[in-house]
Amino acid sequence: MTQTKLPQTKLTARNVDVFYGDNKAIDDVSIDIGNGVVTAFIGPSGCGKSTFLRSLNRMNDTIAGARVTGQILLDGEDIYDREMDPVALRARVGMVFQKPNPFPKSIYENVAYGPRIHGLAQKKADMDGIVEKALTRAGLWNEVKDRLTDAGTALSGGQQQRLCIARAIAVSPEVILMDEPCSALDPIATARIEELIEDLKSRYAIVIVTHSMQQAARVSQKTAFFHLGRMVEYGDTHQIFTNPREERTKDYITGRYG
Ligand SMILES: Nc1ncnc2c1ncn2[C@@H]1O[C@H](COP(=O)(O)OP(=O)(O)OP(=O)(O)O)[C@@H](O)[C@H]1O
Repeated sequence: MTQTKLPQTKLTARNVDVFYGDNKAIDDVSIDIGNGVVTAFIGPSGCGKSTFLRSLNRMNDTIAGARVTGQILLDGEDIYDREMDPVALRARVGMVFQKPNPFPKSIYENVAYGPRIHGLAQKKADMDGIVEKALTRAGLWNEVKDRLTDAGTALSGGQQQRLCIARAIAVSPEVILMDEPCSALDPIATARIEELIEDLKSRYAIVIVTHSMQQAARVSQKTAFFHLGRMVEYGDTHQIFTNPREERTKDYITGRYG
């Protein structure tokens, strides 16, 4: 019997505030983020998209003075619980940044690094398999299979970003957070990443911060609109772009402010 698979909630945020010192950058955000879908965070510069994204895998822990209150659950588990190891969490909730940031190591080592520190491979052959699979899934294998010992930094910008995606995938994450992953890329490299996001979405929960409303409309199924630290509206991407409920969302998507 075939069953219809409903998108399940992967991440739940409840009443989340994020502060930098005394400055509140995120104000009372609650959202359920689904598995197997792409969720886009959009909104004007400085509205808190990246700050909120970083709270989903505790990257804000690394910023002095940053403080998160409220609750964020990954499959029902509180990620800010004392028992939660942030390093293990960031393998489960991986991140891809605005500027591709490969390690100053070979292509192979960039991908093998995470699996090695997490003890995912016992033998060289196992590691080779993990590296090949991650690079294949990131759409890069054919371009690099004959030059795995070359430096990751020797690749083009778009290839470097796919390498960073392979690096995130290699540790078998459940969620991939992407903070404006195409902003440093040309249109062709951007299109490759967008195709890749489409290919990856069935296996992961993907959250993407983007300045491009066209990109949000192309790649996401759910969209959250942020303004001045608050999440103003959240819904199906099609609805947000064609029939927003809130005046502020409408003003933003029609380009009244940006
Ligand atoms: N490391 C930090 N220390 C102090 N304040 C910060 C820090 N990072 C961000 N902020 C402040 O938090 C607010 C939200 O910034 P954030 O970068 O999350 O917004 P954003 O919507 O992602 O912006 P952009 O689209 O320009 O990247 C801004 O007022 C910003 O100045």
